[in-house]
Amino acid sequence: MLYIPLLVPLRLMLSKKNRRPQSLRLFLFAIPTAIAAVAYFFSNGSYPVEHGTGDSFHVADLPGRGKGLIATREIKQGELVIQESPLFIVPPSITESPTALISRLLYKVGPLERDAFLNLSYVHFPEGMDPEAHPEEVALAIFQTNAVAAGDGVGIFPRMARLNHGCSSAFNVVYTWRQREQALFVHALKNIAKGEELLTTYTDTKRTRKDRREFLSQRYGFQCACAVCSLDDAASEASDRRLTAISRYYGHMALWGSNAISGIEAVSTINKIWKLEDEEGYWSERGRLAADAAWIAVSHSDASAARSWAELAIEWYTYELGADSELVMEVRNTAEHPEGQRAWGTREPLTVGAPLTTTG
Ligand SMILES: C[S@@+](CC[C@H](N)C(=O)[O-])C[C@H]1O[C@@H](n2cnc3c(N)ncnc32)[C@H](O)[C@@H]1O
Repeated sequence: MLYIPLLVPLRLMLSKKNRRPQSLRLFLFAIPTAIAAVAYFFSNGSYPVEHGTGDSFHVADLPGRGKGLIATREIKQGELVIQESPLFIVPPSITESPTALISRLLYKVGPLERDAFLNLSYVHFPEGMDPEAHPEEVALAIFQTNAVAAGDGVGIFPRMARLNHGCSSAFNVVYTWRQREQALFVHALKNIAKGEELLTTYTDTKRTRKDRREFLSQRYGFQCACAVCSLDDAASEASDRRLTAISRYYGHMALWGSNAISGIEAVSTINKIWKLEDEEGYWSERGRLAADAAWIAVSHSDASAARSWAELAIEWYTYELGADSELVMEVRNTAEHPEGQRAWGTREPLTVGAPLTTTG
């Protein structure tokens, strides 16, 4: 907690573009070209749009949160909001110091991209260290604050890096790395109204407000005040109870893998999770959940349940990952040919049960 007052002012100070250490710019790149400057001007100070996406939001300054993305029109559930190639990806194992690596990778990108990186916010800059005198440390802090998983490595995506965090029912977009396209895709998990902030989640938020806040303040340097964290105490405790139960049910459902519970119990547990998530408004990971149920049904030779769970998985994977994602194709195959799956009949025949919901 002592951490926060030190970090927040530092972050707010450094997220202002004109407060960026000048030596960082000079150190990391040759003077940006006039073309890049003109392009930057016309891109309204934000990173350029790729693949026709990006018309649905703009980058805004938000009190207490630095920058964030605000919807400029209604965004429909499942809509592709951002498709973005990485500025660079850091592989899982490296042979040089992280600061040297980040600086080297930054040399390789164009001036506009470098500028986009250097304008990102950061936290956890060593206390007492002068950013002007340590540009490599600033670059590393930017990387640590903004990098996300991209395949085996960790990548920087300056456009999606402006997404702020929300917990549980508060986040409305999800991102995923697609190996085939070598790009990050951000889809709307829910309908988003014009003027609403686009929020993703930085962590598994199926835990209590206290735990979430501790993690977010330590890792990202902010005290979460999203719609869920701002609930009054009674509502927050009810949310905590639901999230804890969801988490516990996930653990229980996993016992099916070691034969410790029956397929009927596993699918019934999935239905319980689904119901609790409806009450909580937590909609993420439902494609995976329904696909797991379809897998259990296939294993117990229950073709009818396998089809209905696979249909549900198609629907929710489509929202989160896109209709053309590999996982949608996989579960479509399950829906069409449950008997043709390699897990078919690997457990005793059982009627495991269909989804109790069919709605999105
Ligand atoms: C990946 S950046 C997100 C974009 C950032 N707001 C910016 O100005 O570029 C992560 C940082 O944003 C801020 N942030 C994200 N979500 C927040 C929230 N819900 N409340 C306050 N600050 C938040 C924190 O400072 C965090 O370290």
